[in-house]
Formats: sequence, C-alpha cells, structure tokens
Amino acid sequence: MAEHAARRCCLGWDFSTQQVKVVAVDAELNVFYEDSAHFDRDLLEFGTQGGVHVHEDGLTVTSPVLMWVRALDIILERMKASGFDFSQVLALSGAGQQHGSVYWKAGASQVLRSLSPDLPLHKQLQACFSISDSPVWMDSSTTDQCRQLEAAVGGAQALSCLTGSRAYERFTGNQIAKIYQQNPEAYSHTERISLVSSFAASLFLGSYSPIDCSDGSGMNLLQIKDKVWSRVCLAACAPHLEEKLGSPVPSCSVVGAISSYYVQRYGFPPGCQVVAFTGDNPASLAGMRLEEGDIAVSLGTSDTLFLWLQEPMPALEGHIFCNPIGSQHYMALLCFKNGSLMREKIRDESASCSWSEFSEALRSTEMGNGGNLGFYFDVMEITPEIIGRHRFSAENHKVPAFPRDVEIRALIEGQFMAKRIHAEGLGYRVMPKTKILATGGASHNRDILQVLADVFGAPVYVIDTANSACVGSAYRAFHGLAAGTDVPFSEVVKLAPPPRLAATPTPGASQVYEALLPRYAKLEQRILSQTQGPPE
Ligand SMILES: O=C(CO)[C@@H](O)[C@H](O)CF
Repeated sequence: MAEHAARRCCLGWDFSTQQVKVVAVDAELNVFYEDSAHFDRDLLEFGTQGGVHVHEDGLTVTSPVLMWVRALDIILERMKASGFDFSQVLALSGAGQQHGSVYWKAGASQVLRSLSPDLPLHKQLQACFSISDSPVWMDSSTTDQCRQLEAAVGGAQALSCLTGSRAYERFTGNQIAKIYQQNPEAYSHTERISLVSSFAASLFLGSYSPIDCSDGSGMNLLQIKDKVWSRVCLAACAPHLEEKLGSPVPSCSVVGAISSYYVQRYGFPPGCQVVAFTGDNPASLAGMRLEEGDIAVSLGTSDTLFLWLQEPMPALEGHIFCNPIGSQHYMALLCFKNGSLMREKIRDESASCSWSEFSEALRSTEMGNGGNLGFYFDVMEITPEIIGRHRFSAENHKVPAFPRDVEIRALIEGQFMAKRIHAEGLGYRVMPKTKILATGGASHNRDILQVLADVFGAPVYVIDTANSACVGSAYRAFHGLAAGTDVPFSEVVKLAPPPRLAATPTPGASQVYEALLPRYAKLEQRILSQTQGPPE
C-alpha cells in the first residue's frame, strides 16, 4: 500500500560537469527516484567531451549554457512521462559545478518571469544569454587576471585571508575579469551574472536567484568572514559588478516559491519551496552529513579532503568556503593530485600488481615503518608543489630505495600524514568525537583504512557518495522547510542511513604518529626548499 500512497518528498538536483542529475527523497530520507541527462550521450548536438569544450589554446574550457537548460527539459519530461507525482514535492534544492558562471542578457529577467507552460525552457531562453559558452572550473586561461587581483589586494596571502583562497584561474572573479577585458560589449549587455548553482535555481524560481555564501566563496570575491562581497575585489575584476551579482544569501535560505511555469506544465504544488542552490562540493558535505570535527577523505584519482572548520586559517594552498550547513562555520577543500594512480604504481612495482599482496605488506609492517619516511609524487603535486620520489631513513638520510614492504607502508603512511599535516595547517583539529568518512576506490581496502585511522587517531567510516551532491541537496531542501525554526541540519537528517564503521585506531598509534608527523613536516619543507630554490 505504501508504494501507492502519496509520497511527500524533496528533490535534489546536481548540475555537474558531465550531466544534470536529480533524486527524489521521501520523508524517511529514502531515495526513491533518480534520473540523469548525460551531456555527451543525450545532447549530442552540443558536441561536448566530458561535458565541456576544450578550446584550441588548451587553457580555455567552456560549456554551452543552453545544454544545461536542455538537459533540465529532458529530465522533467522523462519524469512526467514516467508518471512521477510532482504534486508531492514539498521543496527542492540543488548543486552546481563550482566556479562556472552564466551571463544573463539584458531583458532576460522578463522572459524568466513570463515563461509559457506550452513550451520547453530551451525554446524560450535561447536569446537570454550574452555569453553562450560559459567558462567552467577546468579553465586555466586567467593567470593574468589572477595576478592583477592579488596585486590589487596586497598579495596572494592577503587575498586568501579575505576570500578563503589565493587567486585561482578557475575562480569566478578572474573569469569575469577576463570577459570584461576581452569581450566588453557582451559584459555591458549582461544584466545578471550567476554561478551554475544560482543559474539552476533561477530556472526553477522564474527570476534571478541570489548566490549562496558557500558557492560564492569559490569566486575570489566574497569576504568569507563578513559574508559580503569585497568591494576591492569587485572593483579589481570589473565595473558595476555588485549590481550584476546581487547580494549573497546564507546557504539555508528559502529563495522563493517555484515558478508557475512548473505548476502549470508539470503539476508542482504552487507552494513548493526553492532552497538556495550551492556548489557541488558543499552539497556533498551535506550529503555526507559531515559534522563539526569530521573529515571526509575521497580516495580517488586525486585525493580530496573535505574539512569542517570552526576557525579557518587561510593559506596559500587549499580552499576555505563558508559552510553550507553550519552558517557560522566553514568548510575546506584540499586536493592531493598523487592519489590512486600513485597507489596503483607502487602496487605494480612492489606488490606484483596485486592488492592482496599490497595489503599483506601493510599488515606485515609496523606502524611508523621503523622511522622510514617517503614522499611519492610522480606528477607535480598540488599540496604541496613537489615532484619526484624522496625516501628518508630513520636518521633522516636520503636513501635511493626501500624494501618492497617498507616502500608500500611508506607510501600510504606518507599520503595520510600529508593529509593530516595540511588539514591542520588550515585550522583543522582532530576532536574526541571526530569521525573520518572515507569514500572512493581505495576506501574498499580495509588495510589502507587501518593506516588512515592510525595516522589520524580517529575511527574511519565508509559511505557511498555516488549521489552525495544530489542527496545533500534534497537534505538541504528538507532543512529549508524548517527555516526559521532553528532546527539544526543534523536533526533533519538523523533518519538517513548511518555510515559503516570500517577501522578504529590501533592501540599506541597516537604515540607513533605524534612523533613522526613533525619529522614528516620538516622533511617536506626540506624537499620544498631544495626544489624551489632559496626564498625570494
Ligand atoms: O573546482 C572544483 C572545486 O574547487 C571542482 O571540484 C568543481 O567543483 C567540480 F565541479
């Protein structure tokens, strides 16, 4: 009977790099519907690869904004054809790939406000964008604009203290500066600039949605402490920018009711609430239900850390964003490029291409590896900027090689000690209630997770994050329904399936790694100074 009973629900959307995805989550926080429109597969007319166009200069990377609109049409039509009961949708929220930007042409707001329910969105919005190919996060063509912005605020560290990051090519302020400098006419014909997240929210609102503080933190424009635009940064990027951006809002804000277009065309209830959309990574933090003191480690091609921070320490590496679910707190992202590909290389070289031999090596070597430490960066590392393999004996002497088992443990201990050191450099602190949430390919290897638990001195849980940005957005929609009641996000999501405990710290682990971590940090600085030359 339950199957046919009305299922009050919230929708969570993700306008990501390669697809638009949606999940429907019921009041018991079960996902009961999901669908996606894949750009390369379902929207061939746009000719993207991996959802983007890489331009001939090899630096400029864009995506057609109308492709995103068309993908939404496809999903909504498919949901309608499947008999999805839109009348049960209480609220919706969503996520977008961070840093990307959308340029609404003068007059577009009028079109958004008066959409005809007889036509799909893409047929009505075709003339609404002053830039048809939106810059996205894979773009790295704005180095000049990055240097100009840092110079305007007093340098890279000053910009990081102000906005949470030093200048990065993909960050939206630098992308806007490039458009203003290279296409001033298009810029002057632009009445509104959205992020991908607030652009998607605008489609559902039928008016311009404000940018939320969390995704806004990925622009090099928002003062993350005061949660207002930095006038110095705005002025350094382009004129009249504040009026084109609108004012930022807290990520938990209800930005309005759904546009009548969706009520008339699909049967959404007129009172369906739209909760501010945010960036895909902040939405994933919500989907993983990270709490104060927790850390999420995504062990993939590159390893990514999601941190919950109370008192951030902005640095020249990593990114600090306003927290999407703890309005007075922050989150941080740290990316380590030498992730699974490095683990696979050492597996092939030192464990005969076998994960079971790799695991056996971890089980047969002691915590601390007899004082041997290794740094393994076959590609230029981001955190920090080091390349090459560097091995040190217990006496801190450089050595050319380790025995196979020692090599394997040195790799894994080194990767996790680096993560802890750089996380603590951003202000992260392991707390008594800290949980480490592991996800990604390597999180299926229990012996690797045991080292993670030992190095951090905290229990490791595993979670499935396949739909974390979508699910996190649906959770945030439910939280938006409780707006004004001070119900914390953790209370709203307490029914969600709990993560599974995978490893707890070995007795004595803290003593071992409290001694090793400072040594690792010093040796990392030694390598940096040798490879970067003397300080300027
Ligand atoms: O650039 C990034 C974060 O800073 C990426 O994770 C994008 O958000 C991916 F869409």
